Order: sequence, then C-alpha cells, then structure tokens
Amino acid sequence: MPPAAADIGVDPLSQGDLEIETYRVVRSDGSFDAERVPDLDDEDFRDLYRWMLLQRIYDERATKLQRRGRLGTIASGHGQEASIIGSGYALSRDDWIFPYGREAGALLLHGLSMRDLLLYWRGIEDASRMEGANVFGMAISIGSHIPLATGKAWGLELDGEDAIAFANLGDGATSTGAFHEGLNFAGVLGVPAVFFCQNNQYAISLPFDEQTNAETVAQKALAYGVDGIRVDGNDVLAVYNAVSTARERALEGTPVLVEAVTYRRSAHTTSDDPTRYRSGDEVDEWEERDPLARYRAFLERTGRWGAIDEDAIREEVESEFDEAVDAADAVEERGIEELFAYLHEEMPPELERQLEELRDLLEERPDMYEFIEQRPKG
Ligand SMILES: Cc1ncc(C[n+]2csc(CCOP(=O)(O)OP(=O)(O)O)c2C)c(N)n1
Ligand SMILES: [Mg+2]
Repeated sequence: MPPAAADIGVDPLSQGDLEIETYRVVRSDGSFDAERVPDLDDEDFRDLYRWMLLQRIYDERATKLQRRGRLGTIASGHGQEASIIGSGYALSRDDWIFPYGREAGALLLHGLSMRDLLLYWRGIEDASRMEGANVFGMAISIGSHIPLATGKAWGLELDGEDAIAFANLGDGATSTGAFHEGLNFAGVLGVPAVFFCQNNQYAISLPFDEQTNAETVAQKALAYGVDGIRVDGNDVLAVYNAVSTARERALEGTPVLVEAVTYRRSAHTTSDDPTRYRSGDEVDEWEERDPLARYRAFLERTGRWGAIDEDAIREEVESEFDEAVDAADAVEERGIEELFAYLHEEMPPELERQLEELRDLLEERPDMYEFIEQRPKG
C-alpha cells in the first residue's frame, strides 16, 4: 500500500492552486472602476467606438457580399469587436501584426486598405499581400503564425527597433504544436512579442472545455515562463489597458500571452451553421454582453456619448465599403497560374512541372477549368 501523499510531503501543483482574475474596467451596465479608465483624449474615446462600429458594419456587409457569391468566405468578428479594436488600438503603427482572420477593423486601423482585404477573401492572391501596413499574411493554417511572430519579434529586437510582434489567435490555436513552439521559444529568448488569444469559446463547433482541460488560456503562459493576462474581451477599455501593459512588458523583454474572454456570435465562417451545435439561450446570454452596448453605456455615463454621431459614422463606413467593393471589382480576375505564383520568389522546377501538367490537363478538359474557376466573380 503506497504511503498517503500528505505523510511523505508530496504536494502536487494542481489547477485548483491557480487564482486567475479576469481584468475588467467597465461592467455590463456601463458602471466602471474610475481608477482603471485609461487616460485617453475625447477623440480616442470616440474613435474606439467608431472602429468597433466599423468592424461590425464591415462584418455585416462582407457577409452579405459573400452570400451574393462575391467573396469566397468570411470569418466574422461579430461579438468580438472590443477584443479586436481594443488590442489594435493599443499597438503602435511600427508593430507587426500577425492576423488570424477575424480582425478586419484592427488591420484597417493599421493602414490596410478595405479593397485589399476584400480581394484577399475573393482569393486574388497578389492583391492580398497586406501592403502599406505592418501586417503579415493571414494565418489560415491555425496557429502557424505563432512561431513566425516569435521570429519576427526576435528580428525586431536584433535590429534595435522599438516595436513588437503581435499575434492574434483563437482558443483553438492554443492546442496546436505551433503554439507550444512559438511560446516556448519566445520565453527562452525573451523577445518583444504579445500573443493575443481571443477565446471566443469555440473552435468551429468544439467548445472550449472539450478542447483543453485547462480552465483558462492565460495560465498556459506560466509553463513557458512568459506573463499571462486574462481580460474581459467584451470590455474595450480593459482590452486596451491589458494590451498596452503587455506591449510595455514585451518591450522590456517579457513576452505576454493575453487571453481575451469573448464570444463568437456569428457562425464560424459563412460555410457553417452554428444552430447545429449550440443553443439559442447561450447566444442570447452573450448578446446581453454586447461590447458596443457596454461601451456606449460607459460613454453615456461619462458624458461623452453626445459627441458621437452614430448615424454619420454608419453612413461614412457604408460608403467606404461601397467604394472598396467598386475598387475590388475593378481588379481583373486572375488565371489559374496564380495558384502557383506566390510561394517562392522564383518558381522551383517541380512547381513549374506541376503548372505545365495542369495547363495540359486544362487544354484537354476545358470543362475542368470551368469547375476550378468557380470562384466568386466581381
Ligand atoms: C492546422 C489547421 N487545422 C485545422 C484547420 C481547420 N480550422 C479552421 S478554423 C478552425 C478552428 C479555429 O478555432 P479558434 O482557434 O478558436 O479560432 P476561431 O475560429 O474561433 O476564431 C479549424 C480547426 C485549419 N485551418 N488549420
Ligand atoms: Mg475560437
């Protein structure tokens, strides 16, 4: 019979030992912790609202555009606006963003054009290089960008830049090998990187608690020797503060994993039907925690709402979207060669061979070309 653990002094570190606070500034009713309100100008308070509304309108419009067959797919950030904008707003334009797909508003805030973003989702690769902004390519392969962000952060440090690498990721991405490698390496090297996990409770249809046995994402930071912050991801001011702090620490040599607790109110993408795996009650519950409504309540309580003309913002964003669609439509459709074009600076012989093979095949079977070309038309 083995001795009782207490007698031999073995005291396993267990989940229950961890006390992880979820940082918050504004409560659901708009009441707030005055000491935590960031010292921002009225213009910044207004802009935070404007960008969150832009994210919401962009998602609505892009989803409709996809439904009309004019975009390949769309991964909406509906419900996650405070996480997306609060984090994007806390970054410097010199920082490098490694996006994961839902954060249109943050990418636009950092200088990407709406046209390029739409072209990306239309599948026109050469226009989707995220030029004009420090934005890396979209990480469609889940988690693949995490080690790349670590590498970029290392490079920024070696170059003596006053900037960080910032990776947006989902809760699902924390279960990939790349997450482990990226965070481990970041911790070992002490690079200026912030890993921002938008825990929206699902990886497609898989709920958070079926994907990991850890209670939180933030606690995973400890095993890598980096800092962890858990923040209410529907509280834009809390996210702004959390990411500002994380950024400072990262620049001082401590990478940070931030977990923003939020909810994906939309379908996973336009190819998903969430009613098959989650209840309407759950969705309603999160609707009550709407990030825009909460921030609006805060602005009202602090006398800042009067300076915001919501209709004017809406009109402005709608016409920006219309113009972006026109600009995207003006870009010529590309041929099938595009599939091969952007992996290497010079195409290696094996890819050239495959391209030739495809060309020959399409010559023999033009019907196949039509099949492959079924991508959305402008
Ligand atoms: C390596 C890899 N495996 C599987 C997929 C299919 N896939 C696309 S999105 C997704 C779930 C991602 O969930 P999460 O990281 O929580 O991000 P969210 O979509 O919820 O924002 C999966 C499994 C993929 N794109 N890449
Ligand atoms: Mg998720």
